Amino acid sequence: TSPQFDCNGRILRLDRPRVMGIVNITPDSFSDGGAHFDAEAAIAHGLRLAQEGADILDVGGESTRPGSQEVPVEEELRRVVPVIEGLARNTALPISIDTSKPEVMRAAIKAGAGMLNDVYGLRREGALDAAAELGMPVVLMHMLGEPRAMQEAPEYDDVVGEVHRFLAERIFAAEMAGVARKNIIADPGFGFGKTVAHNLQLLAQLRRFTELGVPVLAGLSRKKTIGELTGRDEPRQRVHGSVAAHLIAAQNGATIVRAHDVAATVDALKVWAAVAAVAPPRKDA
Ligand SMILES: Nc1nc2[nH]c(SCC(=O)O)nc2c(=O)[nH]1
Repeated sequence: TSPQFDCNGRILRLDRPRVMGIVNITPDSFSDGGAHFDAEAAIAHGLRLAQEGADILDVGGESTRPGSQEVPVEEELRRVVPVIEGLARNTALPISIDTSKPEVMRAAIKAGAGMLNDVYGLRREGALDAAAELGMPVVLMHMLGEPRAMQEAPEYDDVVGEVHRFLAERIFAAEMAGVARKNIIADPGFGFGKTVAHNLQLLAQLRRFTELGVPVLAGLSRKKTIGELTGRDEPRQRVHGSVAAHLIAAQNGATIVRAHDVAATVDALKVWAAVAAVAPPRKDA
């Protein structure tokens, strides 16, 4: 029996690798260039990803790209709540909220989201308690430092070992705060304070993170590492490289991949799952 998550009444089954479609509501997306963000466009985009076969939609109102600045909580709420409400009304898919702020977590769940996706691993003030009180599935991700400076000169003695230990500590902290272990997902945080070499090591050894005893999420979609490996400067040109990386992630034990290009990723994982269904049992299983 494979794990499944009850996301505020909407079930996410992890019987095979699942695709988390990305709905970013940030200045570089869905805005008419003005200050206000077009919620309708973001909702339409989410519904298109649902059509493409997404298993869950990840709504984010604060860019956590390298060098990005914090967004005030009122602004983040203004961006994400209407989009979550609109998506919850128009699709039966589970919805996750990509935020580190406890106030945004609470408002998002109230609006119909059913999973917390915190790139900061519940380290913000009040986040652990909010996650425990909300009782929803939560993704704990590794990040080295802060988005503003994390890519300056990331250094590790043993990136896999150090990320593994961080995730083990955050899982422990979450459980101590009252988060049920069955509600926890771990994520090494590709690109969050890592060089290309670090990201390659984390992907090559991704199965190490399944030893944490919780499902593993991998997010490499259109990231700089893919761009550097393929020579594609434009994120929209990184679809093939992203699909390849997410296939490898599935092969190495990831059961959720976070992607912009849902249709391509869904097709690749269908091929992967068909082969996995007939593969001999893993020797380390
Ligand atoms: N769980 C999880 N959440 C994320 N949110 C972003 S935003 C940066 C981008 O998409 O380039 N990345 C990730 C990731 O890798 N894992």
